[in-house]
Amino acid sequence: MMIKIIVAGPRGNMGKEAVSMIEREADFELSAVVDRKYDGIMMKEAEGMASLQVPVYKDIDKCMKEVNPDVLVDLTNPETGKMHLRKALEHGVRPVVGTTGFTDDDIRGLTSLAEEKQIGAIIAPNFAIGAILLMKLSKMAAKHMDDVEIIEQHHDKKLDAPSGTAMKTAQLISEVRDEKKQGHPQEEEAWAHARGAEYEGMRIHSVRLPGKVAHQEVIFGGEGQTLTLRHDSLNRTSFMPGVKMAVEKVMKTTGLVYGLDQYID
Ligand SMILES: NC(=O)c1ccc[n+]([C@@H]2O[C@H](COP(=O)([O-])OP(=O)(O)OC[C@H]3O[C@@H](n4cnc5c(N)ncnc54)[C@H](O)[C@@H]3O)[C@@H](O)[C@H]2O)c1
Ligand SMILES: O=C(O)C1=N[C@H](C(=O)O)CCC1
Repeated sequence: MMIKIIVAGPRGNMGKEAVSMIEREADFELSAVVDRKYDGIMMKEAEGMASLQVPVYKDIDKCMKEVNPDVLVDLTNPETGKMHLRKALEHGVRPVVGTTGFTDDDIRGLTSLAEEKQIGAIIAPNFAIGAILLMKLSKMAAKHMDDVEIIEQHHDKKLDAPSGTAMKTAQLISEVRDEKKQGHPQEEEAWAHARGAEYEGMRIHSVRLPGKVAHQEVIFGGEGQTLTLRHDSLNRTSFMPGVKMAVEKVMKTTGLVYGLDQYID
């Protein structure tokens, strides 16, 4: 069956890659794109978009009404991604959201909405298979080594911190680790935030530098030993097999799935 897809954010780093991937897949059809600037023209007439005879919409409601897609792939920014996800569920369109910056409360609210609408939805903080493995391996390691710090590194255009991947990693670890304050019980920060963000006692450090793409280290410490797990995305094509998998999975899912870890053994 042909899956009709719309992409929000087609001029972005990720959106461009997603458009190319969808064009290459025989079972995927790019039905339209949603962009905040160009409206009512074809992609090939818009600057910074692929040369395709595919309509551009500014208004996502109008787009979903007129095009009636199966799936929305959202690769925008935190505020827009949350709004698009809600709107997709309202229209009966299955969202695959790679956009990051979702809080625990956001996820809870959207889980209820997807349940109420009885429709599939996926929020994937990281589409790269290696990063998904890193998250799963971190959960496994945390069963045996419960002192852990996460260092995530991204390009300096990133809006959200900590990264969605770091948040999901900490949440997966917390499923097998009791809350525990780490470091010296009397430690003090002479400079604010020196010890990073805190989630159930784990510490999370966010680096933002030009030249970076997406990188994460999870460091475990034990008596006389450390274990470091690391993943690097060196370009945005690294995310595309995961986007493809998410589109296929969301078609067979009911309710919201947060993270692609549950699809990988
Ligand atoms: N899940 C993953 O594996 C993964 C990988 C990379 C990036 N991301 C996330 O994906 C998102 C996009 O990343 P990027 O590097 O492509 O960013 P980007 O800034 O290059 O692209 C974002 C695009 O969204 C567009 N946009 C903003 N508001 C819009 C609106 N209302 N309607 C339509 N388009 C709108 C912008 O014009 C821009 O072209 C970020 O949240 C990032 O954290 C996730
Ligand atoms: O480029 C980004 O922004 C990325 N964000 C994701 C995150 O927040 O975890 C992961 C991949 C790249």
